Amino acid sequence: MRAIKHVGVVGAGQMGRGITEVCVRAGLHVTLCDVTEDRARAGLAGVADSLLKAEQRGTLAPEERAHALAGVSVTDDLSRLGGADLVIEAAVEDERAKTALFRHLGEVVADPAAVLASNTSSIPIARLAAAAGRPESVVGLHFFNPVPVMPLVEVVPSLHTSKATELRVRAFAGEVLGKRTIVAQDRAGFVVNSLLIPYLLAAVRMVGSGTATAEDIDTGMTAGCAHPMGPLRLADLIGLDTVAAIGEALYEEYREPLYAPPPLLRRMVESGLLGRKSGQGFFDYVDS
Ligand SMILES: NC(=O)c1ccc[n+]([C@@H]2O[C@H](COP(=O)([O-])OP(=O)(O)OC[C@H]3O[C@@H](n4cnc5c(N)ncnc54)[C@H](O)[C@@H]3O)[C@@H](O)[C@H]2O)c1
Repeated sequence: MRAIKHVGVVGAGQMGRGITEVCVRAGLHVTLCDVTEDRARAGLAGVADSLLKAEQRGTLAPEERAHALAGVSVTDDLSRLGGADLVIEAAVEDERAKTALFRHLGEVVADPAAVLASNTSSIPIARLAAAAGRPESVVGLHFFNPVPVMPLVEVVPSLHTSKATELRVRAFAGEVLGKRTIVAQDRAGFVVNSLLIPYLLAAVRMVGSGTATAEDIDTGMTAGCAHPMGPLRLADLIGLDTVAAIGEALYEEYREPLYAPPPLLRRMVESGLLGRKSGQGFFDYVDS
């Protein structure tokens, strides 16, 4: 089986940018695809910005930055990913959109041994695998935000994923990208979100019921439990739309009320208050 050299990344949002950055810093070529060329270019600009900050911090040499940037090309045409050895889908957390994408990827990615991976936080890999029509080479590869900083990747084989695919992506994430991997079964939320999301939603419910302010809830968990970040800042960082979507998917899977997004979270998402990426969530990021 040939080495993974060319990676397709679908979705140039916060996760797609981070995944692109770690891949090009590992010397791979990345084709970054979004629904419009403008969005894909905005993704590339985000990667360039992050690489420049790494250089300014002294963690990346100028020639390494130039080399990494030269490794990215952008497109709005999914068929440009046809020659990829691995495609990592990091588009919006919407089952219909992802299913359509995997159907399309199953058609355009030429090498039958190429791996089609999803960064989904909650959608069953089995459904994406069925849409792609080559379930043995479809797997979950769940990165954490911000991708260049967070060491973990959850590897999620479906019931049809071949052992070869699972081992190949584990080796890729571990040895090529330098991440720590854990393997989780194909259940909504995998390991980390099944534990994390009910906690974040409980914090949102506390704000909604007036138990304490967002600031005090976060201080409670940072100063009282030594968490590096409080639950509401973390929800803002993940994106409130993404938190709500993961909660919906977990609720759909388990029917447990603790997973249901509370009304305050739904209203904030409907009002465009999405957290850090929109400039406002439980906290204000306009000047940061
Ligand atoms: N935000 C997190 O902390 C986090 C962590 C782990 C996994 N994830 C998962 O990663 C995925 C992306 O999350 P994000 O936070 O980067 O979202 P985001 O909203 O920042 O970016 C999503 C991007 O996907 C693009 N997109 C939508 N439909 C597309 C299509 N058909 N083809 C190509 N691009 C398309 C959008 O234009 C947008 O640029 C989701 O599945 C999410 O659940 C997110």
